[in-house]
Amino acid sequence: MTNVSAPIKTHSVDVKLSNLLKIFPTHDGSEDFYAVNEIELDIKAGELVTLLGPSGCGKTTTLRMLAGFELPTSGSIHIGADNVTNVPPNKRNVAMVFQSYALFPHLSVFENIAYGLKINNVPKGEVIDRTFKVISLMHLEEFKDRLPSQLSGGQQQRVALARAIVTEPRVLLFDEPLSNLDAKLREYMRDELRKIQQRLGITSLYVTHDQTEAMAISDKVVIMNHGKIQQADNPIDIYTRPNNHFVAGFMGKANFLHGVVKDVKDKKAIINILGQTISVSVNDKVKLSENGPVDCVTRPEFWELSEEGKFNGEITRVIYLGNHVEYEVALGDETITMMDFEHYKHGIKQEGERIKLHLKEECVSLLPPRKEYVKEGLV
Ligand SMILES: Nc1ncnc2c1ncn2[C@@H]1O[C@H](COP(=O)(O)OP(=O)(O)OP(=O)(O)O)[C@@H](O)[C@H]1O
Repeated sequence: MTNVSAPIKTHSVDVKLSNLLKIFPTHDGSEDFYAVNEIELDIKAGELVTLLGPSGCGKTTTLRMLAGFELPTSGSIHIGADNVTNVPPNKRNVAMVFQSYALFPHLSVFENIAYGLKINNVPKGEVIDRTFKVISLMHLEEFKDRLPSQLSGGQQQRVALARAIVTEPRVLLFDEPLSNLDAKLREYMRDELRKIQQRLGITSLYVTHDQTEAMAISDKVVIMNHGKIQQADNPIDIYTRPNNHFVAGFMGKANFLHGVVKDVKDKKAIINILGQTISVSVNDKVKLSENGPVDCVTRPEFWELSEEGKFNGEITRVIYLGNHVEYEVALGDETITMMDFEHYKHGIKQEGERIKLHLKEECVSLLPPRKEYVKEGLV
């Protein structure tokens, strides 16, 4: 008899990418293209790590190297204690979930899920047992006899995930798995996927374009640009303590305001911005010198409309977004974007209105001024 209550076996292993480089030759042979440029990445056993960055930054190439579909130019890949750098994909014991689902159209849900076990010559009784366990885990019982064409996009993606899990892989790889789903289903599937991943404790690497998705599901977010890792941190630190302007600007909206350091004492810096003085916590991302320049990262939600606010501005644009209103505000020579979540209390402001703003100074983070960064080639 099928025992669907016994747990699905999982392996929890660390993954280590060391000095990983991938150079593609260009079509005209003129210059080599560094798609992934000497990256270092540790994924701890059971963690879900997301690669996030603009199109062409090297996310998929990194994922494909871990899967074994692409050989690195140099560097190494370890899964657990095994150096798998030159091991073929089918010997790595990793499974991948694709954006396109990649289900066999002529096989039923059950057969699709069982397929990977059958081709690995798993005994018939065990194939049935393991397939039913995963069908139960993924709540696919009522669909087990249907063809993929008789399922919605979300249901097909659940089958694709079931098919990956059933092989009991050491690592799960996700290549933008939710991109074909509409916004609501995408959110639902994102939460389901994270729950299953945590429940099974499978070490996972996940590629996405979507900042919110990355924050919602990840233990660690890795921001890439031009083949290099810009920052690898937990979602809170990525958002609140960005390493550079690129990370700050990629992870949500950021207003960069030029400031001058007036004083540094007890981990607090007094900074002049926009003709006013603010007090900000010092971080290790920037060396501060008295009267030296610094950039202040202020997120739109750090600004509040307040009669007691010390910043005077004029509204130059109003965008109503339901649960909040986004305003563009001219503050002297600078323009910032701010969000107002309390418009239902005090009404919506109009373009041209003069306002006073309060800045939540304790939230502001500091970066070296952008020019130095550009010179150092960091952005
Ligand atoms: N086989 C290949 N030959 C030549 N160049 C390639 C090859 N595969 C990828 N590239 C290039 O390497 C760079 C990184 O590609 P990759 O697919 O890793 O980016 P990505 O961050 O996943 O982008 P996207 O979000 O658009 O999928 C791109 O500029 C791409 O054109």
